[in-house]
Amino acid sequence: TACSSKFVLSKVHPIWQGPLAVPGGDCQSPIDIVVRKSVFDSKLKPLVTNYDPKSCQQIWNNGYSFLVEYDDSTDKSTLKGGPLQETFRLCQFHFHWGECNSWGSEHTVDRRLFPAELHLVHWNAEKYSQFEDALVEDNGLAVIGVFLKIGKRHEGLQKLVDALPAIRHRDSVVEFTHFDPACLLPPNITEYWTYHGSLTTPPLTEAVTWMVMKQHIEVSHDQLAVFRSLLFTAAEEEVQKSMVNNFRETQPLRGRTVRSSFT
Ligand SMILES: Cc1ccn(O)c(=O)c1
Ligand SMILES: [Zn+2]
Repeated sequence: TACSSKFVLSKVHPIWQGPLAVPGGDCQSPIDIVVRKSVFDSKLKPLVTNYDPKSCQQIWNNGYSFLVEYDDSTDKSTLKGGPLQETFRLCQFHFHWGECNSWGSEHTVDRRLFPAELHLVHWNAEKYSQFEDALVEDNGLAVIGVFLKIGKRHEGLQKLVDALPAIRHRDSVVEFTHFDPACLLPPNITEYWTYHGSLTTPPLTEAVTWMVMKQHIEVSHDQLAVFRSLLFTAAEEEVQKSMVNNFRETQPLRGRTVRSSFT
């Protein structure tokens, strides 16, 4: 089956058309986190999230993943601490996943793949006035990555899973409110790896401080199957394509150091 060999996202997907490589990009994401080469940094503080469920606005299919979007016009849902010097605002979270449970994550840990990976995307509201400006600047974005494993049903995720059939096709959007993204974080967010990297989708800009959680969360097989029922394609398109394998391959480390908040 296709599951036996690693499936590389075919570069025919629309978002990968156009200038792909960032000219001279040597801080690209995702990466393989080689645990024994990460460097403990005792100065890394605990991450402090302060998310307001009332700032949750909508969920939509952008043709590559589904995004849960938050009102980031004020400091309602914020992230600070860890390696960050400023306060960052949550603007959206989304996932990357495979066509089967053998792969799907973007980051890997000692080459280990997970079935899916959650990304909580924040932007530096102290330095920039909007996400689009932060997108192209150093220290503009902070993304928390959380690995998903197949196990028991994730009760907090179910509200999101139930909304997915309504956004099956590209560009569909539905109202989605009162969702606390903190429920998707693992119990322990004091143990993470952090490094300087990029967006994993075009424009692939190297604006991201990544914080990848060591502890994963569990979701059920059936919950992840609903992710796979989404489509990359719009309603009017002839050939429907399942939204699966929406991850980027790991990129060269190029001499970067991955720091850990734990020994
Ligand atoms: C801003 C942005 C865009 C795409 N992805 O995958 C991310 O993780 C973050
Ligand atoms: Zn992502």
